Amino acid sequence: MGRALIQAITEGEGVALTAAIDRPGNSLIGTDAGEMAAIGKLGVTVADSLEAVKDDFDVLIDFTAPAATVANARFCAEHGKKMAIGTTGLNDDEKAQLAASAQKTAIMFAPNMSMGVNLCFKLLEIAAKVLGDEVDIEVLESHHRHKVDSPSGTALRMGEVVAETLGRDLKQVAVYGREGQDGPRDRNTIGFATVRAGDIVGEHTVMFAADGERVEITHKATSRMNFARGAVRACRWLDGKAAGLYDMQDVLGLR
Ligand SMILES: NC(=O)C1=CN([C@@H]2O[C@H](COP(=O)(O)OP(=O)(O)OC[C@H]3O[C@@H](n4cnc5c(N)ncnc54)[C@H](OP(=O)(O)O)[C@@H]3O)[C@@H](O)[C@H]2O)C=CC1
Ligand SMILES: O=C(O)C1=N[C@H](C(=O)O)C[C@H](O)C1
Repeated sequence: MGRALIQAITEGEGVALTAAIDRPGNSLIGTDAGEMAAIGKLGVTVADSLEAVKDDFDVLIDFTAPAATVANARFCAEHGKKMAIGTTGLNDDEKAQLAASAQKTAIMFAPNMSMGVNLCFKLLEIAAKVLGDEVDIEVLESHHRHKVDSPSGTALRMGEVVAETLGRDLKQVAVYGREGQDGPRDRNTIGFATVRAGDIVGEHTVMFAADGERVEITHKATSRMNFARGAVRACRWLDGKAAGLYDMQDVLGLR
């Protein structure tokens, strides 16, 4: 995502790439961020810490890993920087730490920054309201072989949207994969199925299946630039926002 973000920032209006970081020891430290993203020299050198660039930016876009994101959020809260976070796979404790940082600065945290997926979240609310408890609900997702967390953050949020709409607690009703003699399906459950293969950018389907018919809401990403453009849009939206924890539904006016 780092490369896609650098490209999207340079193409975006009202934003500029002023700093870039990776972890200490990474071979990219000291290289030019534009050359790293294969879009030509930008004059921004990849640094190895936020401390090294703390006077150079207003909003941090963070697509890294949970522990790094939590630490970065603490740094941004202490230094009055805003954040757009796309990292997935955070546990409850890590999410609580982000919420604590968001009491001091504006943080936009979303498992998927594409317009299409955020529209799907709204469509899922409608589908769940209409179809209610009369259907079996399953969430299917596929991603590339490099992805380290599963189910995807997007799949989990889709499950949360449906569960909340139906008054269920996802923690109680989620079933992650099925195997062996596990008996007939309990109508109340929300199932998750995960595929990791090749270079699939990201595909999500929520299935509402009744006897004789089913509704499927599907999103297929074919380029990572949609996520990156969403992050850039969030940066513009964050300008002037008060401290708080926001998501892409706020940015897109879908709340
Ligand atoms: N919200 C959204 O729309 C999207 C979210 N994502 C999520 O974004 C995250 C990143 O995805 P992706 O780009 O594919 O993953 P990558 O593993 O390709 O990139 C993550 C980058 O973060 C760096 N990193 C990890 N830890 C640190 C640290 N402590 N300090 C500085 N840099 C660090 C890694 O460095 P190193 O290589 O040295 O480990 C790597 O360069 C994932 O959680 C993914 O699910 C992805 C796409 C869209
Ligand atoms: O790791 C990825 O690639 C993606 N991760 C996000 C997720 O976990 O939902 C969003 C997108 O599907 C791509």
